[in-house]
Amino acid sequence: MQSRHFGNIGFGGGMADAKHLLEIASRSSVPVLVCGESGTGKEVMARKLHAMSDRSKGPFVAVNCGAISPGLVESLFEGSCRGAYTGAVANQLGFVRAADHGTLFLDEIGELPLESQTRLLRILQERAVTPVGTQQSISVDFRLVCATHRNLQAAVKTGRFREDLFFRLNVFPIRLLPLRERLDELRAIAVEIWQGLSARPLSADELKSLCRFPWPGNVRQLKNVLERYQLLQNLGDSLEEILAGEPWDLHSMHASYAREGRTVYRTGNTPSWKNILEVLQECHNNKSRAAQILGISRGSLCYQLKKNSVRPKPS
Ligand SMILES: Nc1ncnc2c1ncn2[C@@H]1O[C@H](COP(=O)(O)OP(=O)(O)OP(=O)(O)O)[C@@H](O)[C@H]1O
Repeated sequence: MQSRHFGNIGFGGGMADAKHLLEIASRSSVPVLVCGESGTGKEVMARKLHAMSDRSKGPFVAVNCGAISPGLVESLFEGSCRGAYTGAVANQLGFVRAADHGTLFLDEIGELPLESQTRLLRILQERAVTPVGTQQSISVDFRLVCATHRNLQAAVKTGRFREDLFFRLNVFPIRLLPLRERLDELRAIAVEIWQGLSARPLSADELKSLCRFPWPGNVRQLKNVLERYQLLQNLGDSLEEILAGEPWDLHSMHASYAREGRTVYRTGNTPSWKNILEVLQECHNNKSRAAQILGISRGSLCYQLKKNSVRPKPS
C-alpha cells in the first residue's frame, strides 16, 4: 500500500482534454475508470483527480492489484484484527479504511482475481468493510478510481472480469491515448518534463528528434530518455545517439496497428529495413497493408523490396 504526496507534475503537457474531464469528475465522487496503455499517465491522472477534488486533504491510497496474492485480498482490503490469523500480530487498517475521506486508487484492476472481484463488489455495494476476525461492519467514505491497460469489456466477454463489477467501475471512463497517437502533444509533455530536469530549454532540433519516434513505452519512456539525456549530455552524448540506443520494441505496436489498419510512422521518416520486414511478417506479406502501416506508398515499399532483392514468401 502506498500513500504518497502528489508530485509537481502538472497538466501543462498534453493533458488538456483529460483535464477537462477531470474537472467534471472532481466535482463529484463518482467512480472513475482510467484506461490506457502502460506509461500513458494513468496514475498521474488519478493523483491529479484526487488533488483537484474536495477530498484533497484526505489520503490518496494507491494499490497495485496485480501484486496482491488472492489469499491476502480479504485482510489487505478490509483489514484484520490482532490474532485473526497466524502472523496477525497487530490490527491492520486495510486499504479501504486507509482511504477514508480520501481516494482509493486501484491500479491494474483488470488483474484482480475473480474471487477478489466478488469481495470488492460487496465492499462497493455496502460502502463498508468487515475486518477479518470481527463481525463488525464499518462504514467507509472513499472515492474509487481504477486504472487498467486491459480492455475490461473484452475481459467481461471472456468471463475473466465480472460484468456487475465492470458496470460499477465504468461510471466515468477516461481514456488516455498512447503517446504515438498524440504526437502533437508530445512536445508540450517533453517541455514540461525537461523543465524539471534542466534550466536550459529543449531546442527545436531536439524536439524534432523526439517527435520522430513512436514511443511504445509512452510518457514513461519519454521521461526515462530525457532523464538519461540530461545526465549524459555533459559527457558528450547527443539526443540522437540516446534515441538510437533505445530498445524500441515495436513488435506489439505493429501488431495492434496491423489489426486496426492504421499507420505507425506518421512523421514522414523512412522506416528501417528491419521494421519493413517486421511489418511485412505481421501483415502476412500483404504489401498494401504493410505500406499503409509503415506510412509509405506501396510503390516505395516495392522499391525497397526490389532494392534489397527480397520477394515476400507467400503466406
Ligand atoms: N502528463 C505528464 N507529464 C509529466 N510526466 C508524466 C505525464 N504523464 C505521465 N508522466 C510520467 O510518466 C511515468 C508513467 O506515468 P504513470 O505511472 O502515471 O503511468 P501509468 O499509465 O499509470 O503506467 P502503468 O500502467 O505502467 O502503471 C511517470 O514517471 C509519470 O511521472
